Amino acid sequence: MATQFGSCSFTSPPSSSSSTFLVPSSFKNETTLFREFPRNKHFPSWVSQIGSRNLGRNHFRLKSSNGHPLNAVSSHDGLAANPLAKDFAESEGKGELFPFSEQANGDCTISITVVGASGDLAKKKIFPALFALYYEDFLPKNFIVFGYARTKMSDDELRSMVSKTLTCRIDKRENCEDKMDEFLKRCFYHSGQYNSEEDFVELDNKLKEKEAGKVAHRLFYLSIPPNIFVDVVRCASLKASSESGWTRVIVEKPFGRDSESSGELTRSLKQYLAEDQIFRIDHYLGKELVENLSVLRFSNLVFEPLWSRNYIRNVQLIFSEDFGTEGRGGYFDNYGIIRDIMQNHLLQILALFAMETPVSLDAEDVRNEKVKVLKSMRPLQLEDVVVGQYKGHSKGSKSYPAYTDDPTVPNGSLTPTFAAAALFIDNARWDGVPFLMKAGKALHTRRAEIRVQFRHVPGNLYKRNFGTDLDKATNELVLRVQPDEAIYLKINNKVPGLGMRLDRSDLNLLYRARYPREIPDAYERLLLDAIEGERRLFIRSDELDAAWSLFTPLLKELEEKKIAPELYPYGSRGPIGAHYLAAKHNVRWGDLGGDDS
Ligand SMILES: NC(=O)C1=CN([C@@H]2O[C@H](COP(=O)(O)OP(=O)(O)OC[C@H]3O[C@@H](n4cnc5c(N)ncnc54)[C@H](OP(=O)(O)O)[C@@H]3O)[C@@H](O)[C@H]2O)C=CC1
Ligand SMILES: O=C1O[C@H](COP(=O)(O)O)[C@@H](O)[C@H](O)[C@H]1O
Repeated sequence: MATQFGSCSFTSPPSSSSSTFLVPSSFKNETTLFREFPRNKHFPSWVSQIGSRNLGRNHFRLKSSNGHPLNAVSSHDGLAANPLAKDFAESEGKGELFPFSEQANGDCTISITVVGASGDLAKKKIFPALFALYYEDFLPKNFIVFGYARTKMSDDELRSMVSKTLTCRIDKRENCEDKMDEFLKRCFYHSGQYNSEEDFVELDNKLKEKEAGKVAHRLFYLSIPPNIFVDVVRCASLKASSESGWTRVIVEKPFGRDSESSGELTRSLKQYLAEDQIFRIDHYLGKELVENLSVLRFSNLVFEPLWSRNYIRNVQLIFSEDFGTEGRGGYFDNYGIIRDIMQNHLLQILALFAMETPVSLDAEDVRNEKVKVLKSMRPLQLEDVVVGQYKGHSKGSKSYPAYTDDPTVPNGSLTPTFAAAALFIDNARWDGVPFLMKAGKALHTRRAEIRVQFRHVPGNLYKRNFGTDLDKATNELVLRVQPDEAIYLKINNKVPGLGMRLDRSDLNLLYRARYPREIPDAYERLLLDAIEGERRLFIRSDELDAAWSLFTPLLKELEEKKIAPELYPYGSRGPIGAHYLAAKHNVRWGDLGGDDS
């Protein structure tokens, strides 16, 4: 644990004078504040020396989760957007990142402001994730957490609200209660309007008081409805950005409803922020199995040679929830399942799955490859999509509501709560391979998985033993993202004994058996990365544009033509149309009808 600290050191300004000089009125462009490690170069020797000495909590952590130095800052938009930053990096940085004495002494602080602190996501995910990081000693020595929302609350009331959702989930230790108390003492609250600069001046004053003159980095988490993102960014940028350290903003989805609104949102945010200050979160990228996808692929010789149209018949990305939109119908009706899950979570997984090997694990190298894949994809056609909506259903004495029974959903709403789609990547690696996506609410199970179905074995010596249905004998690799994380490969195997009987077995890496510790929540990883300035798991604006370009024409057509969704009973396996869609592409959904459905 000893080297887990010190984001401060890698993410701080070289000197206060340079930061003042570079950024006059809005959030400070981070790129102005750092010297950057050259990509793919060796670190100065002191870096590894200090790392190997395990210096302790006031010193910095030397490697981020991708094995790179922390805060190897992007030059993607930041430098381009700010010529002063570029000059500085060229003249001063000489490509290296240096620690600064005040940080090495731990004399800096991180202030995390959760905007929308009274809301569902803040309570359910953000505060618990922050506490988990604290509990696991991943936060720097000096940090504070501010809640900000319109609801009137005292610090104690916020603490009481937050305490209800904190758990010592990992490796419960005896001092759990003490740790919670210590964490809660660092939580404060400020009530204000989202569009009031005066209220953000007050927040700034409170932050300064707690920061007590230290070099202060500020992270704002926008856990609010998207229509107020820009107001908050404007007020925070003008009135509450850090004067001595970096300022970053985590933006929750949805990032717009289509290409136009997403572009507009990005343009508005960029009036106040540089691209490298914006951390667009897609929490699926923080999930353990999604993070492991690249490890599996790029660090095992056995997979990469198979990873193409030559051996893979189809890829399936499946998301299902066994509950409806209860409580979120108002939000959901304006978006629907395609925008809520497919355009972001499933498409991000697809891009990671299908990208070429990046030059390095640097955030920009990885995101460059993802963008290339997204740009190689065919925009979705209506005939390659099936939409559904759940209807009410009774089972025994229990009855389940229809989507439109939700009082916040307009009568007769055509918003899909289920969709299946066939996507194609028109490049050399994936030409002709269907990537099937399926996402739905109120289905029979909660599950997220990636299924890779391989081609048939040519001239299979054992084909007589499989019977007529060769599809049943196809190898299938499954990455079960949740629940009960696992990676398993379906193989054909001889049943022991005399004679030659074959069956299907799983080579199974079941996480709970192999790694008997709780897996961190996605928000923990992503919050830590944002604090450390690691952008690899956040969405860059050009990725976002490419993702919207794929879905926008389809969404427009669905809405303009008022396509009625196929109704499916709450708790069922979804509309029949999804099977026809798969069959059209010679695919059988791996999660249905088989041995692990
Ligand atoms: N909840 C979830 O599971 C997930 C949420 N998200 C996204 O995270 C963000 C926050 O989600 P969630 O916490 O559920 O949202 P909430 O609807 O709970 O809103 C958060 C807070 O914002 C304020 N607020 C709500 N509506 C308005 C409004 N119309 N105008 C001004 N302020 C408003 C309220 O605080 P107050 O009244 O005190 O100011 C509320 O407590 C959203 O962008 C959502 O899409 C993403 C993934 C999952
Ligand atoms: O982003 C969203 O994700 C959740 C599902 O997240 P999970 O981590 O619980 O799988 C989904 O319920 C919600 O509709 C969507 O906005």
